[in-house]
This record gives sequence, C-alpha cells and structure tokens, in this order.
Amino acid sequence: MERQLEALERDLDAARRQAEQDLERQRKSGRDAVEEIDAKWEKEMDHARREWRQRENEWSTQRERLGKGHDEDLARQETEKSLLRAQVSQLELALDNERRSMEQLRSRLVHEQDAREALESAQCSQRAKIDFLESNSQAQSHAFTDMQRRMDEALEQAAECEEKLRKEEAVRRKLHNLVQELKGNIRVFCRVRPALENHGVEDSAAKLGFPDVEAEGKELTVLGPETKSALGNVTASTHAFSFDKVFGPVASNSDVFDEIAQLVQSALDGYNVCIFCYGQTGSGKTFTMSSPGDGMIPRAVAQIWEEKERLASKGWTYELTGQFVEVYNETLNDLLGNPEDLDKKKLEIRHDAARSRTTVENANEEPLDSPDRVHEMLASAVKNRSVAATKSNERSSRSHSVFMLRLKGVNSQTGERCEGVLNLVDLAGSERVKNSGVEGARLKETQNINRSLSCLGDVIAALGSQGSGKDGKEAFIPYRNSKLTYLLQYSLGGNSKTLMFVMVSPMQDHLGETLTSLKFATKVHNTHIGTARKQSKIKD
Ligand SMILES: Nc1ncnc2c1ncn2[C@@H]1O[C@H](COP(=O)(O)OP(=O)(O)OP(=O)(O)O)[C@@H](O)[C@H]1O
Repeated sequence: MERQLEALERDLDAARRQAEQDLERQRKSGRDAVEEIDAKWEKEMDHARREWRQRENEWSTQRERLGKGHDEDLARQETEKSLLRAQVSQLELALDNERRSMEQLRSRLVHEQDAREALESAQCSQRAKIDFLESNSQAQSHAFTDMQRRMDEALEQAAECEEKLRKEEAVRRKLHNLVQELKGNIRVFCRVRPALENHGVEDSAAKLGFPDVEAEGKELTVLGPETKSALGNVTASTHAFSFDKVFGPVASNSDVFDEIAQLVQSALDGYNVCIFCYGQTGSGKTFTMSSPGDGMIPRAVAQIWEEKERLASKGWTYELTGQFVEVYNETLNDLLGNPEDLDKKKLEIRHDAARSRTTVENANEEPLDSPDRVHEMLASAVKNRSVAATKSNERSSRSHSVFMLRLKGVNSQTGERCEGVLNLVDLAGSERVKNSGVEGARLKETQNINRSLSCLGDVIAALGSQGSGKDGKEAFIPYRNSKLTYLLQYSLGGNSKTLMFVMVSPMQDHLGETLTSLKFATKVHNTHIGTARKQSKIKD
C-alpha cells in the first residue's frame, strides 16, 4: 500500500509536473497568441489610425472645399428663392386677373344668353307676324288701298276746312271791326275804385249810385256838393252820367279786361288802338293799367300772344316791337333807356303819314319775342321811373306814360299784310291847379299836365266835329298843341279806335275832382269819331 501510495504519489507528481508543464506550455502559447493578437491588433490599429488620419485629412480638405461651395450655393439658392418668390407673386397676380376676367366673362355670358333668348323670342314673333302677313297679304293690300283712299279724302277735307277757316277768319275780322265801329270808335268806360283800408274814419264816402248795375251797367249818379240858397235852404243836386260801361268798386281787373279784349284783337287785325286812363291822382289809373299779372297791359300782352299762336294756324306770322316813353313837363323821355338820360336826352316824334305810323327817334325800340320779354321791359320802365322819382318826387303821378306795342303781321298763304299799334296810356293825375294849392316846380308840373290834358280834350272835340266843318271841309285837329297829342296823332282819330277810362275815387273829399273828371269824360263820350280804317292791308 505504501508503495502504491508512493507510486501514486509519484504518478501524481509526475502528472502534476506534466500538468504544470502543459499549463506552462499552454500559458506560453496563450501568451504568444495574445502577443500575436496584440501585435496584430497593434498593427491593424496603426493601419487603421493611419487610414483614419488620411481620411481625416481628406475629409477636412473635402470639408474646406465643400464649405466654400456651400456658401456660394446658399447665396445662389437665396437669389433663386427670391426670384422664385417674385415669380410666384406675379403668377398669383396673373391668377387673380384671370379669375376676375373669368368672372366677367361668366357674367357677360349670362347677359349674352339673356340677349340671345330675347332676340330669339323677338325673331319668333317676327316670324309669326311675317307668316301672318304672308298668309293675309291680299287682305292687307285691300286694307292698305282703302286706308290710302280714306287718307286722301281726309287730306282733301282738311285742305277744304283750312280754306274755309281762312275765309271765316277774314269774315270774322270784318264783322269784329264792324261791331267795334258800331259801338263807336271812341268809347268811354268809367271805373270807381273801392274805398281803401288806409282811409281814416273822418274820410266819408261820396254818395255814388249805380242805377242800372243789374242791367247794362252804363249809368252812374253822383250827389253833388251841398249849396245854400239865399233863403238858407241847403240842397244838393244829383248828377247823372252815362258811359259805354260803368264798373263799380267790386269789379275786378279781369271784368274790366273782358270789355276791352276786343280792342286788343283789333290791334292784331291792323288797327291803331289807344287805351288811356284819365283821373285824379290816386283814383286807380296805375292799378287798372299796370297791376302786375292782371292789369290791362299784362293781360293785353297775354292775349296778343295767345292770338298770335291761334292765327299762326291760319298762316299769320307777327313781329312785335315796343317802345315805352313818358311825357314829363312837355319833354319826352325813354323809359327803356338809361335813367341818367331822363330829362336830358332829346327824343323826336316822327310821323310816317303814308303808313299812319309814329316812332320816337332816339328811344329804344325793343323786339318783343315773348311775353316774358314784355314783362322785363315793363319792369325796367317802372325801375327807371322810380330812379327819377327820387329826384322829383312822385314822378309817376306827374307824368304821362305811353307803352306803344307795334304789331306787324304777314299771311304767308294769302300774301296779306297788316300793321297795327296798341297804345296803353297812363295819364298823369288830372287835379286842377286851384284845388291842388301847389307852387314852384309842382305848379309848373301841374300846369303842364293840365295843358296836355286839355289839349287831349280839344283834339277829341275837334275829331268829333270833323267832316261837319263849313263846306264839308276837314276840321283842323290841334295835335301839335301838346307832346302827348302829337305822339298819339295816329292813334286818336279816323284811323284808330280809342278807349278812355275815367277813373273815380269814391271819397267825398275828392268829389270836386270826380265831377270835373266825369264831365270831361262825358264830353269825350258825346264825341262821334268817323269810321276807323285798317292800316296798309295790302296783298303782295
Ligand atoms: N279797383 C281797385 N281795387 C283795389 N285797390 C285799388 C283799385 N284802384 C286803385 N286802388 C288802390 O288805390 C291806390 C291808388 O291807385 P293808383 O296808384 O292806381 O292811382 P293812380 O290814379 O294811378 O295815381 P297816380 O296818378 O298817383 O299814379 C293804390 O293803393 C291802389 O292799389
């Protein structure tokens, strides 16, 4: 056993030694292997390092190169980007424009479609009409011939009617003027104005009567002033007057105009017509003659224009002109001229005996192509007179105003011509010198007024006795004795129709003047003036 143990120990030692040798061997080979690996790795690491360094160099070179190119690229890209942005906004703009024009086109299309539909429907109806007309062409042609014939007949009838109208117009003119002549070529109307609101209570009304007011309206009675007889009896006599017409205080300007409208017609028919207002200051002359809108002048003008148009359908054309003058202190003044020239500029009266025509030389003669023009003219005359009034107080009451409207007519169908004048005269106040108690300049004015009014009376009286002079000789007519009568020479007398308005105040205080005026008017009314003749009614 021991030996075995020893053997075993030896074996074990041997094995141990063997194992230690193996281990050492293995350790050595391990160490070699590790060293080999280390060396290999070291080598490989060196290689790798070298490679890395090389690469790194290459990269840094590359990076440097790349860095430079990148900046350039960036700048280029920025430029490209802004170019692109600009292009984009341009494109957006263009797109908007396109969109808008598209919208327009779309709405135009809708409109065109509507129009096309309307045209199509019109075309359809035209086609239907053509079909209808074609189908009825024969009936249509008959109807057309019939219509043509009827139209020819109507035209013939119209021509006959026009001819008849023309003849009737000539007859009307003749009859109208015959009636005027039968009424007398000088007529007198009396107008009593109403009492005015500003009359005081102490102003009592005169006792005026209108006995036939419900009938013909031609009479007026006035209770005269009271007189005391030797026995002490107080009496007052009633004065009765009769004229062609008496208008009481309630009559309007329109009622008065109705009576004189026919005289205005005569002026259009080629007669010289003279309408004048006579009476004391404040008796209503201007109210009657020139009240704006409804006085005799504005109404006469309106009637003339109406008639002018009516007569145009009968072939008549009229040319109207106007002069407006005043006679103040026996001096003629142009109321249509410069107010500064009043009483300074010398005006001359010219008579054309062949045409019985009077013109005032150096005074404006205005063509009157519309009623408005006449109203403008009247307004400027009133203005001029009021300018003068500041110099010599109440000028309009102290002068005679004469509006001369000339009417020249020609008938293009018959060749007839006529020339008439309408004189509208507002006389100065007629109060007597002894009653007015004035002196100085006013006395001179009053004397001049009275002289011209008395000349007017003389002229009318002389006209009344014309033809009844000794040996049938024409009586002398003293036209030249005053500016007023000389101016109105062809409008007072044989060739003219005259209407005098005697204006009367209704107040007791004015009774004396009222009676004087009415007596003067009675003389005029009792005058018979010969037959009026139309002016130069000739055929070409
Ligand atoms: N028929 C009438 N109806 C109402 N008022 C009237 C009438 N007539 C005259 N008048 C008034 O009487 C006053 C005097 O009238 P108007 O100025 O016409 O008198 P006249 O005679 O022209 O005076 P003058 O000689 O001073 O110019 C005015 O206030 C006017 O309005």
